[in-house]
Amino acid sequence: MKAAVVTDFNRPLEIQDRVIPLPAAHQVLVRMEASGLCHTDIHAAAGDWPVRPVPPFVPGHEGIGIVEDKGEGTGHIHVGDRVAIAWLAEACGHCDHCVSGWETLCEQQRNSGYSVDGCFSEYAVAHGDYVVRVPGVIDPLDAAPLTCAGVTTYKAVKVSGAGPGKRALISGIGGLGHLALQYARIAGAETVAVDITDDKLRLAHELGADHVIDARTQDVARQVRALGGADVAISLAVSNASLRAAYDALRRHGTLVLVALPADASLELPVFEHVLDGKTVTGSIVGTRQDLAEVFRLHRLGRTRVIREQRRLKQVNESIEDILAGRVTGRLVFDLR
Ligand SMILES: NC(=O)c1ccc[n+]([C@@H]2O[C@H](COP(=O)([O-])OP(=O)(O)OC[C@H]3O[C@@H](n4cnc5c(N)ncnc54)[C@H](O)[C@@H]3O)[C@@H](O)[C@H]2O)c1
Ligand SMILES: [Zn+2]
Ligand SMILES: [Zn+2]
Repeated sequence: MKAAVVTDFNRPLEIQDRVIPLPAAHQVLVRMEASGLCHTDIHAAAGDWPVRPVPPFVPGHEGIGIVEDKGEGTGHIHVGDRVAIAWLAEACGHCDHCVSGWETLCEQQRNSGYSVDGCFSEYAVAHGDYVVRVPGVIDPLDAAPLTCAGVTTYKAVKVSGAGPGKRALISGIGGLGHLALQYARIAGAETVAVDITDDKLRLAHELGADHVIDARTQDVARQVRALGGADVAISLAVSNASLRAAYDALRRHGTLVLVALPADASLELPVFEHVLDGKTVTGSIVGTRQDLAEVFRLHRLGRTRVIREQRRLKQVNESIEDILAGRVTGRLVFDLR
């Protein structure tokens, strides 16, 4: 099989021929159909986070494919099922986080395309308990972006408390942001979209954002405060400066949900203002298997639109360049069929 492999940080990925893996007990072998390119894969290939993956590794955690073989202990999955392989490759299943609906915080978790080989390949093995079934009517090229960009922002919107009567700032209308905007609207919030490229600002309008702000030319915090301030802000831009702007845009009692992970980012809190304004800053990491099932259900009902550009796996390096240069609108998805 062909796989795109990170052989060392900050080097182009190599397309290699690899042996198709055999599913061990509790594993399924998936013939990949589609795999989304998340900005996290770019961080992984650059090794720019405090916890680094160990090369050589195969990135990719928005993998959709068909189960072709399976090991023992996978009775609930059948050969021929279409499944999603997400960031949470597996968790321990018995710690307090796992048993209380917070498996995404399990300290024993392994992550697809980071600590275990991911989905930038024609086949992948995955833990049968952690793949999520994809409803048959969903196009695999749409299902891929939902598997990280979708579930992560769906969860972040839940965590934020966005709802009717609330004003939600979505900072960054990229792969994640274009879906966050839709989930915030589904939740009933008034939405403010922010980005720095014309295409993404246009997309925000098209997707029904109530207000659109160009961070290149406008003072985001001032503009949002002029509207009355944000009750919730969801930070999805790979930009350190955007974190400050999102925090400063909050109104009293507002909540900032940190999702994007720019390298070396930090946010210094002005304690006096933070206390007197009763603000909250929280983090949100992907979503559970149940959240992903809900995301697929919403999509099947026609409530969300996945904006995507499809390419071949051999275009992986130019694809990364294009994302970094802001030339991809929505999500870039590799068609692996
Ligand atoms: N917490 C999680 O669970 C989780 C999950 C997936 C991805 N992520 C992280 O989220 C981030 C975004 O991922 P993505 O795949 O959507 O990336 P992306 O590159 O598709 O989107 C980022 C967007 O931010 C915009 N942007 C850049 N600077 C900006 C600024 N100053 N103000 C407003 N917008 C700006 C870009 O134009 C782009 O549209 C990455 O750091 C990724 O690693 C986190
Ligand atoms: Zn991701
Ligand atoms: Zn656990």
